[in-house]
Amino acid sequence: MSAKIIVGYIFLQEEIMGKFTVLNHPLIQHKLTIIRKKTTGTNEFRQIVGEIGGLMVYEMTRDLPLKNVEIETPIGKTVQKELAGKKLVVVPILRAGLGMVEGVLQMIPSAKVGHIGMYRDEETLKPHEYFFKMPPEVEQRQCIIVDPMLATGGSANLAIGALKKRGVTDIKLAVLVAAPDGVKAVQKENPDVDIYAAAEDEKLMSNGYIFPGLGDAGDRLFGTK
Ligand SMILES: O=P(O)(O)OC[C@H]1O[C@H](OP(=O)(O)OP(=O)(O)O)[C@H](O)[C@@H]1O
Ligand SMILES: O=c1cc[nH]c(=O)[nH]1
Ligand SMILES: [Mg+2]
Repeated sequence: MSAKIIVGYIFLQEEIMGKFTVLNHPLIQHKLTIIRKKTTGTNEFRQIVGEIGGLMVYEMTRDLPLKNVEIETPIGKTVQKELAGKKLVVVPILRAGLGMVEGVLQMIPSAKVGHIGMYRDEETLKPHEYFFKMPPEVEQRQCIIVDPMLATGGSANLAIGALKKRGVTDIKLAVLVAAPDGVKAVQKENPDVDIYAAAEDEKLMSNGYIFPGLGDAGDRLFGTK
């Protein structure tokens, strides 16, 4: 294969696979280490999951389009920037995704919130949808799905599919900890969805937990175990 064909092939692969970005800002990494510790209690865990959610969305929205607007300050008229383009919807996958919402809304207070309820069967690891509620005209908005854990990728793919069925075309996924299997599964089934993570961990264990991970995110957030 000539170099040109190889480069073309890699480019094509990247396009087909979708984009995966690890947001390794030092503040994000530091906070993630705190919530990984088994000694971190519910209160601190919940607060920091929200904080990381906010920092991640701050990084993810760097490329939001701006437009010029004429305004008047107390001193006089001026042309300044404001956000243009699609409005955002934050979509937590219940339960654990709820932990990231507050932090995201601190960055984007005008964002709407849609909810998708999903749980993983502990035996089969297959996800089951039990709730779906979106704001009106969701298909005209950009949806940012938030969930702390991307393990097999089953829940994320089901959530993305549920949004696409309702006509949503602009979707991003933000997770705290991603397993390589989950990243691959979403890239394969939904190559148009960009994935952002605070970390990509070593592996997915046979019981469905991510190693080293942070344990069961939902249970740690809500104190249910
Ligand atoms: O990538 P997957 O293999 O689908 O696993 C990831 C899912 O598992 C967890 O939810 P869980 O089913 O524990 O529900 P919970 O948030 O109510 O605890 C997590 O919050 C994800 O939604
Ligand atoms: O490690 C994992 C995997 C899935 N869900 C969690 O909460 N933790
Ligand atoms: Mg759980």
